[in-house]
Amino acid sequence: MRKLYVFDTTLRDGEQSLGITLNVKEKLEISHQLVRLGVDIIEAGFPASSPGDMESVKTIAKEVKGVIICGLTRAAVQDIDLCAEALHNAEYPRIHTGIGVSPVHMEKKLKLTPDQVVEQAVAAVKYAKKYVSDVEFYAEDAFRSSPTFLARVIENVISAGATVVNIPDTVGYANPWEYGELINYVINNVKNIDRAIVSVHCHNDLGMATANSLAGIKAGASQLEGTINGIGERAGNTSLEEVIMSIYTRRDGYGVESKINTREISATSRLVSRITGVTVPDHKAIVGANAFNHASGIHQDGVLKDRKTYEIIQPETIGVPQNIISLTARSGRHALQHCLMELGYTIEGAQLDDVYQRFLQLADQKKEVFDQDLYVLMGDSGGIESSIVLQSMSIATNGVEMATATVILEIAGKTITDAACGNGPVNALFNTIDRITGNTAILEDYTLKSVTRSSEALGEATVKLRNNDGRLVVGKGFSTDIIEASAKAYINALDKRNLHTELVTES
Ligand SMILES: CC(=O)SCCNC(=O)CCNC(=O)[C@H](O)C(C)(C)COP(=O)(O)OP(=O)(O)OC[C@H]1O[C@@H](n2cnc3c(N)ncnc32)[C@H](O)[C@@H]1OP(=O)(O)O
Ligand SMILES: CC(C)C(=O)C(=O)O
Repeated sequence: MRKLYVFDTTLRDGEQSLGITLNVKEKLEISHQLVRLGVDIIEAGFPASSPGDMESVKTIAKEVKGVIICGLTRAAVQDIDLCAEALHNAEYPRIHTGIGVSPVHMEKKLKLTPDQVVEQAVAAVKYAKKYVSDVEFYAEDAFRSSPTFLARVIENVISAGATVVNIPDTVGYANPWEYGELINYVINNVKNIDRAIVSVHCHNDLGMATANSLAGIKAGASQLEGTINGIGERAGNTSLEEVIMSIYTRRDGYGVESKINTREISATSRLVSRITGVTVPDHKAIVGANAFNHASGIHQDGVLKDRKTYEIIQPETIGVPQNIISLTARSGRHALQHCLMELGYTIEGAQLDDVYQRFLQLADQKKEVFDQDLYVLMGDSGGIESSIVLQSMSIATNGVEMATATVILEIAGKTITDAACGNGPVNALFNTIDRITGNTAILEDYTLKSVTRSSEALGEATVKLRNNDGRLVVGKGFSTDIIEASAKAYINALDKRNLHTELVTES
């Protein structure tokens, strides 16, 4: 197996993302985690860019050991001098210097001829070599350069002492097969290429950074550059975790191995997200919140029978404790039974069918049904048979002062409709129910709370009614609609009151 060196540029190219500026302490914290992750090279910053970045690179060079610490420069002596100064205390220092090699970069940006670019590239590498033995050269915008000119530049910088040659797709323009061909071309057409490590550095403008990096590695590149969570300028850089896990999952396909400890991937991703403030999208490959979450019945049933049906990576491999079965309106009985079993309920057959039907009613109103919802669902099913059924209700409000409720109840098989006003929706609702049921008990207390998380949480309403004989009955109702929960709680209290009356009458 060929060794694949992993070059992390979260702190340099990742930090070029709009909205991210990391201070010394933050960069240091990420660096220590990158060491735990097992990267080979940390590109700590661009020392010439600001005093703050100079300080960061200096501190990382001094405090982070056992890994190559790299700083970026232009092909310019002033940048290289500052970078060398910043890396002074590094155990393994690397200067990463380079220059644009595509026609548009040379003509429009640098205003240099191709010959001048070669000359400046060689001069920069030689100058950096005075400070450190490990010099990486980047041929900026290599993909849009002509392969023959690129080969000429690379050949010259290797002769000047470059130990690593970086072939970036700076603007994310390549297709995977083309990028693979370019790496193959460099490897087969540059004299003395075996004196240097060939590196891939891709951007995600067309969403192909991972594919392009993999194509470059397959074609023979031995260094992978990228960032955690794929952060970076514009659409970002190659997500290191995606390439690492592609190689891990399809080991036979690439013929390389890295020293990355995949179990640190999740922790690293979370740390970078927390510190940079850049949220990882839920559907992001490998590190997204949904990456190991099964949400539909057929998948859940498959995974419960054998994880391999729908899982190509075990979550433990990247440091996520376990996969997740999320209950939704698309879940089936197997998933519901499994989640209830995890909570200690063993149900099957008709009882499972019954709970499942009620579960679906709830799930249709919510994006996700949580454990707390299940407790409520199970608690509800053990309750008393209701003699009063809420068939429908509607509330009309007029400002904050006035509301009218129209309620349809079924009592002992008879449907009764009525309406009443109140000083708010709940008051109007309770007044209407009183009119229909002839209730005379006094409402002593009414509370409402959320019993599950998320914005569409289940509301729990509690109603306390004081009977004429002084007895107190407590009713509870649950619903994602708090007015409905209130009606259910009121009816539940009336039901209990009636039941008690019957018991008393019987005795
Ligand atoms: C593809 C990449 O990610 S490259 C890295 C991008 N990172 C950064 O830009 C880091 C942050 N940058 C900075 O702090 C500043 O831009 C600095 C300190 C580097 C330079 O600032 P300034 O001196 O004010 O120059 P400015 O950024 O406006 O322009 C860049 C200059 O460098 C030149 N230049 C650009 N790249 C290179 C290079 N690789 N080698 C030599 N010269 C270069 C440009 O042609 C331009 O030169 P000019 O002034 O003669 O026209
Ligand atoms: C500076 C180089 C390596 C770069 O970031 C790019 O070309 O994208």
